Amino acid sequence: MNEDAQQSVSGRVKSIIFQSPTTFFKIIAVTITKTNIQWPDDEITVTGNFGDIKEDETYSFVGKVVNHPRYGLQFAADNYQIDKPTSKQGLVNYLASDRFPGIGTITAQKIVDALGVKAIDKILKDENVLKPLGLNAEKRATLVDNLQLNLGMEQVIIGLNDFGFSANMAAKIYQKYKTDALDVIEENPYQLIADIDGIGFKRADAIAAKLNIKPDAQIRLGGAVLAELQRLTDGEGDTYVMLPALVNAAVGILEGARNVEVDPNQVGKAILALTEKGELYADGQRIFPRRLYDAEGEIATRLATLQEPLADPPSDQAVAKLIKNVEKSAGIRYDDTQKAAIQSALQHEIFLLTGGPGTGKTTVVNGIVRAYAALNGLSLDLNDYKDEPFPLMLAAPTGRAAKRIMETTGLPASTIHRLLGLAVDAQEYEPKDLPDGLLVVDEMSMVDTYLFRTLLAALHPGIKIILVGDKDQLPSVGPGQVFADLLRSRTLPAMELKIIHRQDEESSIIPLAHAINAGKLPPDWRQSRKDRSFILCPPEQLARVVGQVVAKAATQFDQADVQVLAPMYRGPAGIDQLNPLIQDILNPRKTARTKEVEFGPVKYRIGDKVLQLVNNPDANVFNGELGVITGITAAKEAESKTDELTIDFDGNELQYQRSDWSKITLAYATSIHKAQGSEFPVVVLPLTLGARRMLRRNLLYTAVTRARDFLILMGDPRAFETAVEAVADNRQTALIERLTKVMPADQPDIFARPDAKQRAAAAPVDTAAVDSDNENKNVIDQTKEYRLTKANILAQTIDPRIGLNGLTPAKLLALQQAE
Ligand SMILES: Nc1ncnc2c1ncn2[C@@H]1O[C@H](COP(=O)(O)OP(=O)(O)OP(=O)(O)O)[C@@H](O)[C@H]1O
Repeated sequence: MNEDAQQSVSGRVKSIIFQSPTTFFKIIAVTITKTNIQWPDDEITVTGNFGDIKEDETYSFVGKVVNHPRYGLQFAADNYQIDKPTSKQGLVNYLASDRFPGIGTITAQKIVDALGVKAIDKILKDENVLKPLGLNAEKRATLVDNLQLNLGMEQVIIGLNDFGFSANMAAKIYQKYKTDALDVIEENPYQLIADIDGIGFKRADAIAAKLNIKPDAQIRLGGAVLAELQRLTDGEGDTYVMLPALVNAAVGILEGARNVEVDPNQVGKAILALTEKGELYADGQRIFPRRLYDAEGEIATRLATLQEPLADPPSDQAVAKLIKNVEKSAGIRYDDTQKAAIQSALQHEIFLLTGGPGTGKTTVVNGIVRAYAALNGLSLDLNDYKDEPFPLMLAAPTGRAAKRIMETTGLPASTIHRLLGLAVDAQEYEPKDLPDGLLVVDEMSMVDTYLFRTLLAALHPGIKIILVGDKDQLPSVGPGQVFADLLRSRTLPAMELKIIHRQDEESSIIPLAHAINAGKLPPDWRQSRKDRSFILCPPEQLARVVGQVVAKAATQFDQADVQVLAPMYRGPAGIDQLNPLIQDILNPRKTARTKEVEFGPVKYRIGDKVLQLVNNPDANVFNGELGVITGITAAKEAESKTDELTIDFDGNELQYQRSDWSKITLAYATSIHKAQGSEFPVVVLPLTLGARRMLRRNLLYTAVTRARDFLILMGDPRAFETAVEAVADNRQTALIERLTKVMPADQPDIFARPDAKQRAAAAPVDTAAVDSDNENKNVIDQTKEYRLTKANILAQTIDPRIGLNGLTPAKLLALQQAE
C-alpha cells in the first residue's frame, strides 16, 4: 500500500462497544465492506470522536491503524462520514425508513424526483427547497430535524474536529449553533468568544489564522476589542471601559497571539466600526458593551415611569395610625428611622431600604407589608386568593435568601428568576408580566444590571416596589452595582437603618461586623468571645489547621452547619485545596467498596456537601445553593446510561448526569462571593496575605455577616487588618448619570459622612486600640518557629458555651515549650 495514501475503512457498524458519557469518544465494531489497509479479518475495531453513530448504518472512516498497548491493532479514525445513499432508489428507501417518521415511500419518491440524489445536502443547506413539494409544515419540520440529527450533526462534528476542537468543546459549539456551526465559524471565528464559554481570543485567533484571516483584518481587530471589553467588564463588574485602557488591552492580545505589530490607530478604527454597527456604545472616552449601555438606560427610564407619584398617598396621620396598629399586633415598638421608613414606603411608589445586620430590615419589611395590606384591604391569607395572583410578592436573587424571607415573614417568597419565569439567564429571556400590588426585593446588593433591567421590564406603573439590602456588602457577581448606584443617585426615596436591634446582648459578631464596616477592627477582635474566636496560624499550615478546626467543630455542631469561607480558589489555603482536605476528614472513603465517582480532580461520595454553580430555575435550584449527595448510580444501572448523582437541595432531590457535573462543586469550603445571601450557624474564615489582591473591607464584612451563631477567624492577623483598611474600589458604571438624566436628584444623601457623634453611635469602636501592628509582628515572629502538631490543636477547646479558644501568643509559646 502506498504509505502516503490516506488509510480508510468503510463498513457497517456491528455494535457500539463503548461510548463516553461526556464526550463524543466511541469504540465501535465495524464489518468491513471496503478498505485500503491490509487487514486479516472482515471485522475491525474503530475508535474516535463520532456524533450520533447508529448500529447497522454504513460509514466511511479515515484515519490510521494504531497498535494499542492493551487492545492491539485497531483503527483510530480522525474523520468519518455516513455513507449516504448514492442511487435514487437507495435514497428513496433511506428516506422512507423508520429513521424519518411520517415520510412514506410516496413522499420519499416525490422528494427524490424533485431534488435528485443530492436531495439531503440540498435540504440541509436550505430547507425551503422542500416548500414547493406540498408537504405540510409539520412533516417538513420533522424531516429537517431528523436529517439534521442523522447527518448534520456528523458533518458539523467532523468539521469541528478539523478545526482542532476537543470533543467536549465540539459538543458545546454544536449545542449553541447546531448545523450552522461551521458557517458561523467561517464567517467570524471571533464570534465564539462571546458565545462559547471557554473559548478566548487566542483560540479563536488560531482558527482565524487557519482561515487565512490577516493579522490586521478588521474582523480580527474587532474580535480582540470585543473580547477584551467582555473580559474587562466581566472581570471587574464595570459597565464600561475607558478607551485608552481598551485599546491597550486589545493591542496586547492582538500582538501576543500572532507575534505581530499592531497599530493602535487601527484598533481605534475598529472600535469606531463596532460603534457604528451598534455592538459598542461610545460616550466620549467611555466604551460600553451595547447590551450593558442599553440595560442601564432601560433601568433609568423604567424607574422614572414606575416612580410616578401616587395619586392619593395616605396622609401622615393615616400612616401613623397604621403603624400603631402593626406595632400592636406585632408586639413591637419601631424606632424613629424604622417608622420613617414604613411611612416613606407607603407614601411612595418606590422605596429603598438599606442597613447592616440586625438593624431591623426584615422587621420593617414585615411592617410595610402588613400596613400596605391593611391600607388596601388585602388579606394576607393565601387561601383567599384561589383564582387571583397573590398581590404581595416577595423575592430575592437566591433560593436561600428567598427561603429566609419566607421564614421571617411567614409569607410566600421566591427567587427573582422564578417570579419572572426566567430560564437561566436574564440577558436573553423575555420575562412575563407581573400583577400589580406590592413587590419587595431583598438582598438587592446581589442583583446585577441585567437582572434588574429584566425585573423592571415585567412591572407596570401602579405596582409598589420596595428594594431592600445592605449597601456595604459585596456588589453583584454580574456587572454593575445597582443597589449602591440607586442609593447614591439620590433620585429615589431611601432610608438607612443604623441602630442595632438584635436582642442577643451577648452577640459579638454583629458589633464586629459594624466595626469592620466602619473601618476599624475592635481591640478585642483576636480574643475569644462566646460566639467568636481567632486562631493564629502561619499560611503554610493554614489548610491543615482549618481541617482540624472543622473536624473538631463537627463534633460540637451539626456537620452541615459548619461552613468554611475563603476569598480565593487557588493558593495553599484556597478553596480548591481546602475542599478535598476537609472532604477526607468529614466524609472519608471508608472502604474500597465505598461508592465514589471522579470528575476531573474531584471525587464525589455519598454524603458530600456540594454547591450549585449556575441558575436552573426549571429545577428550582440556583447559583450558590448548597446540597448533599444522597445517591450515586453507576452508568450501567442508570436509565440514562451515564453515571448519575442524586443531590438533595433542601428537600428538592435532583438527578445530575455526568454531563451536568460541571454545574456543581464540593462545598465544604466556598467563596465569600458564593455565600452572599446565605447565613450559616458556624463560619470558619481563614485569611492570609496571599489573598492580598482580594482583601477588601466589603469582602470581610460580607464574610463575617454570614455567621449566625459562631465565627472562627483564622490565619494571619495582618490579612484581616489589610482587608479592613482597603475600601473597595467603586465599579465604573453610568447608572447614576442615567438616573439623574430622567429624575431629579433631590433626595437626602445617605452616603454623606456622618458627623463624629453619629459615627460613634453607629460603630461603638474603642479608638484607643492597642498598636496592633507591632503586636502582630511579634506574634508572626513567634509563630514562625511554631510547628503544628495534632496534639496542640486538639488542646484547644471548642465549647459552644465558652467559645473556641484561639491560639494566643502566650498559649503558642507555652505549647511550644512544652513539646
Ligand atoms: N424596633 C425594634 N424593637 C425591638 N426589636 C427589634 C426592633 N427592630 C428589630 N428588632 C429585632 O432585631 C432583630 C434583628 O432584626 P431584623 O432581623 O429585622 O434585622 P435585619 O436587618 O433584617 O437583620 P439581618 O440583615 O441580619 O437579617 C430581630 O430579632 C428583631 O425582632
